[in-house]
Amino acid sequence: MSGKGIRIEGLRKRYGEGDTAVNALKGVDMQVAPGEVVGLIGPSGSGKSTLLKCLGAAIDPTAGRMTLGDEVIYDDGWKVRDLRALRRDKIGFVFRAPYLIPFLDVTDNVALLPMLAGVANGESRAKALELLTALDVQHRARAMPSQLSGGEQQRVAIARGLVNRPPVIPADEPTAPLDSERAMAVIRILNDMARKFETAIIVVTHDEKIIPTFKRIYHIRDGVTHEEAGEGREFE
Ligand SMILES: Nc1ncnc2c1ncn2[C@@H]1O[C@H](COP(=O)(O)OP(=O)(O)OP(=O)(O)O)[C@@H](O)[C@H]1O
Repeated sequence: MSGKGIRIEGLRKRYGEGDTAVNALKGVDMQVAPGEVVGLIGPSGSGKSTLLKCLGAAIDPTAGRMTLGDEVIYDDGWKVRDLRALRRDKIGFVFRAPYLIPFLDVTDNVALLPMLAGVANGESRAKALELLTALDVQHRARAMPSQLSGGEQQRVAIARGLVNRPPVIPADEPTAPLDSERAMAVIRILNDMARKFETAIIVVTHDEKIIPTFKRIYHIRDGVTHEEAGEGREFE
C-alpha cells in the first residue's frame, strides 16, 4: 500500500500477567486503504475495543506491527516519539456517543483540535466550518450541543474526527444511538468523507442495518480476525 491507509500485522495484546492474563488479541491482520470503509464485527469480548484502542495508541499492544501510510508506527514497541501528536494529528476517533463539550459551541467543538495542534484560532474555525458545511450542519455552527438533535450531534462528532484530516478513523459503534434513517445517513457520510479526504475508516458495529453496506468486513472472534467480502449494498 502506498500513501495513506493502515496495515496491521500479527498484532497481539495481553492484559495482565501469569494465571490471570487475558490474551485479547492473538495475531490480528488488517489492511484498510485510503478512501475505504470497512466493518469490524464480533461478539462481546472478542477484542474489538482492544483493537481500536491499540490502533488509536490509547493502549500499548504486546507485539506485532502497525504501519500508517509509509510510516511504521509500532513494531514490537512504539516507533513514534510523540504519541500525543500521533493521536491528535493522525487518528480521528468517532465514538458511539458524540461526547461534545457542552460549554463550547458547535464550531469550537470542532475547532478545538486544530487549535490544540497550534493552528491559529481563525484558521481553526475556518477548517471547522468547512467540515460542518461538508456534513450539512453549518446552519447550527453557533448552536450549543444541547440544542442539537442526536443525528446533528453525531455529524458534529464526525466533523471533529475529520478536522485534522487524519489518515485513519476508528469509529466505535457510531450509529448505535441513531434510528435507521439517521444511521444510514451517518454511514453515507463516512463513505463520502473517506473518499473525499482519503481516510481509512474502521467501523465497529453490531448494527444489522448498516452491515450490508460494507464492501469488506473483518470478523473478530476470540482475538483473531478473518476477512470476508461484504454485500457492499449501495445507499438508496
Ligand atoms: N483492561 C483490561 N484488563 C483485563 N482484561 C481486559 C481489559 N479490557 C478488556 N479485557 C478483556 O479482553 C477481552 C477483549 O475485550 P474487548 O473489550 O476488546 O472486547 P469487545 O469485542 O470490544 O467487547 P464488547 O463488544 O463487549 O465491547 C475480553 O475478554 C475482556 O474481558
